Amino acid sequence: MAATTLFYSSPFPLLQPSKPTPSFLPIKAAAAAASASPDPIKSSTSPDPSSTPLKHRRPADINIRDEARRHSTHNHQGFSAKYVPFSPTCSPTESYSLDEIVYRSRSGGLLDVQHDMDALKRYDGEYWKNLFDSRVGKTTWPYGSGVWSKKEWVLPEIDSDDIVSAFEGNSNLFWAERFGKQFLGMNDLWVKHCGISHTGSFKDLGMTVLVSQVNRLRKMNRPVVGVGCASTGDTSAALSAYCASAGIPSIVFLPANRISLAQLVQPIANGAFVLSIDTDFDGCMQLIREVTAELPIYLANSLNSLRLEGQKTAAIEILQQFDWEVPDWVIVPGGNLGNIYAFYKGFHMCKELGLVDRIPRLVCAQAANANPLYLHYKSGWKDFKAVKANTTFASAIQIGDPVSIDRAVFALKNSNGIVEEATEEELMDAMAQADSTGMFICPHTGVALTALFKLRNSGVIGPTDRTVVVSTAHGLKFTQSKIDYHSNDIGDMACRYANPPVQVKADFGSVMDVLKKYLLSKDSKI
Ligand SMILES: Cc1ncc(COP(=O)(O)O)c(C=O)c1O
Ligand SMILES: N[C@@H](CCOP(=O)(O)O)C(=O)O
Repeated sequence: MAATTLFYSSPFPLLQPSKPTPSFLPIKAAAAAASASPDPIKSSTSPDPSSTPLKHRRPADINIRDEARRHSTHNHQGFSAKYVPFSPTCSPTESYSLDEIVYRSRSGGLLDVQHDMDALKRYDGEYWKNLFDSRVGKTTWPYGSGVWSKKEWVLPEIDSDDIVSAFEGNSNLFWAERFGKQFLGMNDLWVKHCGISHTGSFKDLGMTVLVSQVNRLRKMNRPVVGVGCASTGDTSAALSAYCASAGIPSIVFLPANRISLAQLVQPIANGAFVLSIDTDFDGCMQLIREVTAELPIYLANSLNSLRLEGQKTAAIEILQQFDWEVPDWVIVPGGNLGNIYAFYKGFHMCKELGLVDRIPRLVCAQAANANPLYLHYKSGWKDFKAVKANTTFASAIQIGDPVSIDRAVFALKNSNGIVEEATEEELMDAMAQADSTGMFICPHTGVALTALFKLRNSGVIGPTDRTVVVSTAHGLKFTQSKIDYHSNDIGDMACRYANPPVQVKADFGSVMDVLKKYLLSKDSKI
């Protein structure tokens, strides 16, 4: 036991007592201290094999949360964040602690989480890159999560002990080699698979933050009996999973018969209180807003700006995965419109804090059947009107009155952004084409790929432009749409890329006949 303790190396190099925490020192003294002592990040990433003691497993009676607790100094290194009104123009004077239960500003507008940027700027871009890079792929609590590996930029003041995490994030940035070359003449096309995640969508990134904060509030005896959301499927799945993991009641409002079975079963299985309501998503959203104003139920939709703090880490992760090189374009499917702003915020923070020198151009892609942002963009941003969203295979973005419209417009205007739309046939064809090259994407990603097709065809996106398409959910949540398409069972749709199974009699001759025909169509040498 003594030997284990002796050689047991801490996963928290930045909290080693031998090096004073720089935030306790004036900036110059901190810089001097940093240069006088060995760089904790460098020494942890490039160890000298002759001088590094052998690592031993942590003692068996200690888990990763205990370990974090043992090393916790309850010190936020001077970093902090608060709610301020989301106001693109003026510098806000109104603000709220993140420990308050508040979703709207005094004037009824959106809120934003504002970080103390001066405190974060005490460290340069290299420091942050090294810190974030040093945490990737580990099981250290909570930094093994792609969200909490950026904790200082997300919720700096939360105790690691209060965090509810499934080690979300760190999702695959997939090089779409064949799809790019075959269908678009592109060689630098990437798909950020945010849907390959704990509950199968990007919502996990935001929900770990929101539920962690709720966990903290409940420990502080704040009046939060449960957490609730309106959902087209993915938010409710993430909410119920994270709440179940922390033992917090969750309540979800779902539009009846408008979400996939795979999505519906998630909150049911995770023990949420599920209300199936005879209205659309916008109707559910209205109801949950009214209910959370009356009952001690904490609102988990992206109207709550905490969610976006987690979601923005996907943008930081993209830069990190490109070794801090900036792509030219990032295309995001949009519905309630929180995510497009989250991406903007992540990229913008990286620029402001000196990790990169520019941000990519953003494209928001909507289904033509639920396109209020697209119409607003086409009007020259003049006149926003909510629409009645029609049925779409991209059911998770069937939203006509997006709560984050102001955030989305801000993000697009400030990134020289573009809005595109996809018809049902376009999005289903794009999904089938992507699947035919080895992906298995959701219809919302089909919407984003349609936007890419359109912008490539018009020459706006060039063949060598480094482009990232954000895939927001796992294709396995939307298998019915694929079954309908490949069965050629969608009225008025040609289903040009359908690949239905061939019915064949159970005898050798029949099987040989169809196989020969198939092989001949593939290879003229047979
Ligand atoms: C799979 C999927 N893609 C895209 C979106 C759109 O994200 P946002 O509402 O943040 O625009 C959602 C939810 O709205 C979703 O569930
Ligand atoms: N697609 C969403 C719709 C609600 O979006 P949110 O980000 O505001 O929670 C869902 O899956 O419910």
